[in-house]
Amino acid sequence: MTAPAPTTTTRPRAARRERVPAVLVLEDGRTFRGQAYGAVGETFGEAVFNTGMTGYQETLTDPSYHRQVVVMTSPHIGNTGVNDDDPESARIWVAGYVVRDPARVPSNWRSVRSLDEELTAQGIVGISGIDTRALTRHLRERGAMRVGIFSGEALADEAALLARVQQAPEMTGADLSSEVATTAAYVVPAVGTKRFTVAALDLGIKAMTPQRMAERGIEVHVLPATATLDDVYAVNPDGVFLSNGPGDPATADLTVVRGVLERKTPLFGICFGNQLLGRAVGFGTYKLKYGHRGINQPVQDRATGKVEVTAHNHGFAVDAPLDRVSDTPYGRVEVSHVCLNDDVVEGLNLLDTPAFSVQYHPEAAAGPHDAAYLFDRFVKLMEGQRA
Ligand SMILES: NC(=O)CC[C@H](N)C(=O)O
Repeated sequence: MTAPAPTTTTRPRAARRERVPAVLVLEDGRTFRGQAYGAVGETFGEAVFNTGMTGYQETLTDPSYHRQVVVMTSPHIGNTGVNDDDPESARIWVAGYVVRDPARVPSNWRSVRSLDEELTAQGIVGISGIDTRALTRHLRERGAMRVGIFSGEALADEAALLARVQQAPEMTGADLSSEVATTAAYVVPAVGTKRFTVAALDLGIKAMTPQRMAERGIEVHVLPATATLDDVYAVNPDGVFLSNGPGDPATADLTVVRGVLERKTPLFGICFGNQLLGRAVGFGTYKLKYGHRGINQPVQDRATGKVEVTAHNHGFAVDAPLDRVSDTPYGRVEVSHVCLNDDVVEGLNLLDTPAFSVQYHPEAAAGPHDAAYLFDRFVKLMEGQRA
């Protein structure tokens, strides 16, 4: 993994509970004044909101949030402190954190420190005490946009701060997977008897994903984002997995995905992986106005008609027709899942090639477990291929 994003700089904080003024400046000029939460300093990123009432540790450590400043719509965050079991990666990836009313005293049997301490220790600049409902409504109406959080001194000149926010990098066109992915391959062993080998491309993978596969007898070889088709086939895989990850899917190289489809090796993708599969077969991707981030998003499986409540974190989506099966260079492709809030494509199924993907998070970290069957579907696809 690489060093923290260069878009953040921090200063030491004198006393832990000292009230340090902070200001959040959106790129369209709207500002919110509050207090520093976590590290004191300044940070820039894309302002997005997450509606989960629980699972803040999983959110903070999800590499897909790299370069994003996350606004929590739930007003009380930090109540259960921080433990060493729930992180989805080795560090916090959000570029900044926005909370209405953080817990002053955490209480949970697993808690080893407070969230404020953890954010400070990891150099994550945050702000608290602002009207997160007004901020969320603003983002919902105007769309996700660049933002800066500044704390400490020299906050009076808002015009100067705004100019700096407007110079920060945009999310559209950002190629970020290699900034968060492992640089060395590693293996997550199967739990119990090993049944399959999977090559998983780490584009920003969450720890729970290989775990969910390992629980099903899969030995997972996690490979760097830069892995070639030869690297993938060097592990002699029964299946290939494309992970979640940060950034704009339009920047990704599709050579490996297309090579796997051509060889008809079973393929499963999650989130960024869904977007790559979509682009590999010829669909476009586009930026959503404000994205889906939370753990209670209703998705319909169009094959069964069943509705699942699911975990989401995506700002881009695949542009594929809902009303018909598409003919592509890899055969017929259908939209398998759709979000019931806004009809956004939430899954793809290839009818002539053993490949499928979903835009949401069946690993459910954090989140409801309704979509766990998708890992079983991947196992079935690999079983079918052997038969
Ligand atoms: N969690 C993910 O994989 C996110 C994918 C992509 N970066 C998006 O925002 O849509």
